[in-house]
Amino acid sequence: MEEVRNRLIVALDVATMAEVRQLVEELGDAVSYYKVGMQLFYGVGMECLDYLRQQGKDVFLDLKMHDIPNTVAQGAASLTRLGAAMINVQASGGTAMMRAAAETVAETARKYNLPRPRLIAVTVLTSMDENEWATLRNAASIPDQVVHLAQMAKEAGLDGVVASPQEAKLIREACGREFAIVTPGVRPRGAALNDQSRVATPADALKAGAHYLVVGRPITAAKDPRAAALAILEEMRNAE
Ligand SMILES: O=c1ccn([C@@H]2O[C@H](COP(=O)(O)O)[C@@H](O)[C@H]2O)c(=O)[nH]1
Repeated sequence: MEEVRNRLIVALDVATMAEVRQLVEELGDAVSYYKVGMQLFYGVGMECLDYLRQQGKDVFLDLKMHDIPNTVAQGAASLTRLGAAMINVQASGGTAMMRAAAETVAETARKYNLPRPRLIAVTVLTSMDENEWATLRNAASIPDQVVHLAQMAKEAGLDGVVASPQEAKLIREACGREFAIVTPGVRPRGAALNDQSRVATPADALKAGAHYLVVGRPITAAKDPRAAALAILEEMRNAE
């Protein structure tokens, strides 16, 4: 299993490069992996990826693609060329879409002699609780749907899924040890939930089988982001 430091992904949900630079400098060598999402990528584009690469950091480019198979596959090909370590699609786009993306990512990496990014699928957003889930009129429960989408993603050739730590154990049982489970919805004991619903502590997420923990505001909005990250890393180490 990878070193704990490489399993904490800090979500850079900020709007400007000035904020990125400040956080990355403050966090220093404590953090080696960052998540770049819609706010930052749509706002500043490649500048954030170039900067993080210069700093020697890995990047999860979290754009959650969702469209017809050809469109997502071509989007995934373009993202593969950007050099992120991990990219993602929405599992609810279906098996054909996920398979097309997986094939195109592998082909593009081969063609341009690039490392193949991990391709993972978002299952059910961690902000969703049972009440909101009911409004979508899905017949399955949240855990059943998450496991079903994870099995579809595995069958389509993806490397893993994004899910709540609350479903990590079920996914691990259904999809095996090699299938990556990336969990947002991580909150140290006593931290504000913000808009998250299906949450767990860093220790509980790891014990349930999460491979990577995605943590944003508990670190980035902390008075001392480095101290907050170090406390989470310590909790992760003790949970192993
Ligand atoms: O189901 C999902 C999928 C993605 N996310 C993303 O993770 C981070 C979590 O940030 P916090 O500040 O720790 O809540 C954020 O960038 C989301 O876009 C998620 O939370 N849930």
